[in-house]
Amino acid sequence: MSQEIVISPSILSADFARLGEDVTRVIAAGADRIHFDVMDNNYVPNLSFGAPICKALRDYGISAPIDVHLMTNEVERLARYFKEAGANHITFSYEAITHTDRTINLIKELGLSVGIAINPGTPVELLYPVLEQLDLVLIMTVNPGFGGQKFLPYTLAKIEALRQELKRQNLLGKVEIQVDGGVNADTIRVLAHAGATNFVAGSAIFDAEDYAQVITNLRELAIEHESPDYVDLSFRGE
Ligand SMILES: O=C(CO)[C@@H](O)[C@H](O)COP(=O)(O)O
Repeated sequence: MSQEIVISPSILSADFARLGEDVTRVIAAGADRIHFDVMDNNYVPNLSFGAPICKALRDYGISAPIDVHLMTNEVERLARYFKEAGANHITFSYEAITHTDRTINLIKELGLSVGIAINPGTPVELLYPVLEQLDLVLIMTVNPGFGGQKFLPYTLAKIEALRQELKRQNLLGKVEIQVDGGVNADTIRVLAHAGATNFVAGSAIFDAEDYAQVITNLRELAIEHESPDYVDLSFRGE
């Protein structure tokens, strides 16, 4: 295994009444990053939370990397608020913005790493011109807006195509492939085999009694089924 596997619990499924405790527990259980699903009831038909929750978790003492997916319009303003609140990374939804290149640069100028998410029905080829500028591509494996949905298998072809294109552009291992939606012990095998290395999971982790057992199992399955393309990245000469 040469590509790091990243498990990113989505706090959308956490216990909001005890968020600090719940996030502390999930980090102690082995989570690599904390994933924020930010929904504005405009771009997606649901409302979740904003930057004050990020600041509250930092004030509570959470130091793990915070990875924010803005399922929102007004990306530029919200990216600034999340930077001030202590976030490390912003992913914006391709379909929510007009000027892809400008938005990427704005987030980078804030000193944050940057990703773009695409919905299940959006062709991944649209991202090929800007892959080199990105730290991460998020392939949504459900329609955004709600936790607990069923994984859409047709998204696998997009993950595979992206992995191959990253390899072609000599970016494999530099741009992470993240997946979100219906990730669990049944689906992670095919997702890893297709090329995903960063797994967002909400209900599979937070609905379980034993977070450590779920996270360890997900990580082991992802390593076991990792795409052979990652096994030796020495072709890059690094
Ligand atoms: O982001 C979304 C939907 O927009 C969710 O997919 C959650 O991030 C993960 O939920 P589970 O499917 O893992 O419960």
